[in-house]
Amino acid sequence: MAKISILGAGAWGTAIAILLGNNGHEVVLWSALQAEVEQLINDRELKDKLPGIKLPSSVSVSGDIKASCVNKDLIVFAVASPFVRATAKNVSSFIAKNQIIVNVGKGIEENTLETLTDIIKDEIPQADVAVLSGPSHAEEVSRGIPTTCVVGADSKDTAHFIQDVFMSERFRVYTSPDVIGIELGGSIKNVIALAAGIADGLGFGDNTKAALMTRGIAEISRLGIAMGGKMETFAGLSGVGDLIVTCTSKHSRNRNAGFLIGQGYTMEEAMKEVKQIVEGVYSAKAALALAKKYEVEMPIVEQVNQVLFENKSALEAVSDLLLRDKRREYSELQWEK
Ligand SMILES: NC(=O)C1=CN([C@@H]2O[C@H](COP(=O)(O)OP(=O)(O)OC[C@H]3O[C@@H](n4cnc5c(N)ncnc54)[C@H](O)[C@@H]3O)[C@@H](O)[C@H]2O)C=CC1
Ligand SMILES: O=C(CO)COP(=O)(O)O
Repeated sequence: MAKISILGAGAWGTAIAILLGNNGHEVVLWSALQAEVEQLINDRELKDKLPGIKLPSSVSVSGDIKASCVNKDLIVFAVASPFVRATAKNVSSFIAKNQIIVNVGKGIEENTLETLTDIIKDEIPQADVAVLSGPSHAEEVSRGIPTTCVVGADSKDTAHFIQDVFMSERFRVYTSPDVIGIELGGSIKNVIALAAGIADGLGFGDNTKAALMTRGIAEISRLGIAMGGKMETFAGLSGVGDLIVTCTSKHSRNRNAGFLIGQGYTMEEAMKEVKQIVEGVYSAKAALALAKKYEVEMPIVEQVNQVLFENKSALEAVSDLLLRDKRREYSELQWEK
């Protein structure tokens, strides 16, 4: 049994609290949002996001950041990406040397182009920071639907510790040393999922979705490898696995926001309608900036940026993608003659 604190009580933090509480751990679920704390204390349920699913008795809820962070075996960062740096700054002085922290959020900071583990390492340099990611919608994990994820850590011992804490008969965890690959796969698939949703909203079909997913993972792996990630990671759970679930699931916030944009909503209207964090909107500019920095082509990411931030029509973006300069499927594959 481990003592665990979860920072962030949105859909994902709450689903993880339920998973870890049911695994027999002593869990504190913390939120910066008073309304979230009150709802979870009063109802033992996140009524709007995970209706009908109660917190197990092993989970307590708190708004006290210091008490939530001291004397813990593991701290889980489950806040949405725009709040990770501020939250890490807030907790830094309460974090012990070598404290294990695992980030479960997905995003890239726009002004620094840092991943969420990098941000936490910046702000809490004394901690041992890892990432857990993969195809894992909160709505399903909270109901015990079989799910698989991968934990990336700098040390094997840390990866194995987190694996043991999360593993259950309904939640299988793999380990990997490829932290950067896992972070990038989890973050940039959200931008591709916006594109997949836009295609659905425009009334396109399965061919279009398959094209976006396949060429999307080509873009993600091109950038990821240039940044030091490994091809195997992009073919794995936090690459193609998470891309599949996010581009196809009715639960996906990114796909659903994209769908509304394809139907004619503006980005702001779509985000308002979805009500929960649409991480792809926050990662889109960063992904494009990284593509420029590492000199790799990311045409889908580029078109998503133009639709989101430059008022380009979604239909025009589709034409521009299809009519780009003609290419080989993989530039590495050449004819012998
Ligand atoms: N919902 C899901 O199925 C999954 C979500 N994720 C990732 O987990 C992260 C959180 O997502 P969700 O829980 O779905 O989002 P959400 O929209 O349900 O909740 C976001 C949470 O961020 C925290 N927050 C909001 N404002 C804050 C502030 N000013 N200061 C500190 N914390 C604040 C709150 O606890 C809030 O509930 C995102 O990066 C998302 O991509 C990853 C896997 C699955
Ligand atoms: O990352 C996720 C599932 O693995 C959640 O994706 P959405 O934020 O699009 O719902």
